Amino acid sequence: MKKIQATIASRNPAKINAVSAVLTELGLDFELQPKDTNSGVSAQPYSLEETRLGAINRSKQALVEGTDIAIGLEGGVFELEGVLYLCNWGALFSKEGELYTAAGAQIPLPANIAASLREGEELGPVMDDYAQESGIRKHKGAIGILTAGLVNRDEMFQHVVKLLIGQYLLSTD
Ligand SMILES: O=P(O)(O)OP(=O)(O)OP(=O)(O)OC[C@H]1O[C@@H](n2cnc3c(O)ncnc32)[C@H](O)[C@@H]1O
Ligand SMILES: [Mg+2]
Repeated sequence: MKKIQATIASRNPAKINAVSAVLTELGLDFELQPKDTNSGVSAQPYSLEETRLGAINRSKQALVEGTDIAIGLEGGVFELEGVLYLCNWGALFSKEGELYTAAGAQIPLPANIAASLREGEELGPVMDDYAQESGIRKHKGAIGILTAGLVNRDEMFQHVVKLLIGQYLLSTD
């Protein structure tokens, strides 16, 4: 089988590692290139719609000459019955012009973190402050902190990537 040329629309290691781990686990022969993209939405997406759109915009931009599949992953938050939830979306855009989308884990944010976000702060720095660590968004993520390390951000994104690649492989069967 021909080597799959994949791009991931971010330089965040949590996202790069997630795609790399899934393609490796599937035993696929691949080359993965990180690509800087503009999500086209706010730095802190504030609804399911905006988070999903960020993932889609990233995947479309990451599909360059020679790419077979381009993956965009986006983290965001949304309000549900007075609770602010973390959400995660992914999109895969193929060279055939097909778009696949999928969502990942959603988990409520503690009230004090939610309050900072409602004031316009971004989750990344707010989480670092909360946990007294730095660069949380690049590894364990908010979800790692909020689950006592049971589910880290790259692992959570692996699930999203599987949902995307699974749909793609089904369509190319
Ligand atoms: O470099 P990029 O790919 O943009 O990676 P990012 O960490 O900024 O991730 P997103 O843009 O997808 O996430 C949107 C915002 O939410 C923050 N964020 C999302 N999920 C997070 C998580 O699990 N832990 C910490 N911050 C998170 C992130 O820092 C951004 O401010
Ligand atoms: Mg970002």
